[in-house]
Amino acid sequence: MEIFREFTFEAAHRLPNVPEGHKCARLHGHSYRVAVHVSGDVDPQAGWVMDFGDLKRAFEPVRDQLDHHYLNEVPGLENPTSETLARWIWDRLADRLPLSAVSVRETCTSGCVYRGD
Ligand SMILES: Nc1nc2c(c(=O)[nH]1)N=C([C@H](O)[C@H](O)COP(=O)(O)OP(=O)(O)OP(=O)(O)O)CN2
Ligand SMILES: [Zn+2]
Repeated sequence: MEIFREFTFEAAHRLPNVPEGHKCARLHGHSYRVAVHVSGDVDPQAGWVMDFGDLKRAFEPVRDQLDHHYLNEVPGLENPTSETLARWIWDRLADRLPLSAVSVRETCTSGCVYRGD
């Protein structure tokens, strides 16, 4: 079974490696939406894979490093695409949670899903 929890944070970024004239080279911001998915067996006594509260507690220190930050200044996010960010989040949660996917949405219509491969 797979469960997930969604989180939001606000942050600014610019993309340094886009072609000349690309709008995303300019400083701008997003209301990011992140979904952290974990998978495992449903504990027969608890009736759940994991307490959603444990997911929240695991993500909080990661969120603190992102919310209201200029992502380009965060070590490892010098080129803060959704793809880079999804992998960055995965790397900070993988030793604490049985992750199956991390998704990052920059806008209502654009985002990426990383499954650790
Ligand atoms: N594969 C990726 N492509 C783009 C990324 C990314 O992280 N991965 N990021 C951006 C920019 O951050 C941009 O702010 C978001 O792009 P886009 O969805 O094009 O933004 P808009 O909401 O402005 O879309 P419009 O349909 O053009 O209004 C760009 N690409
Ligand atoms: Zn952007």
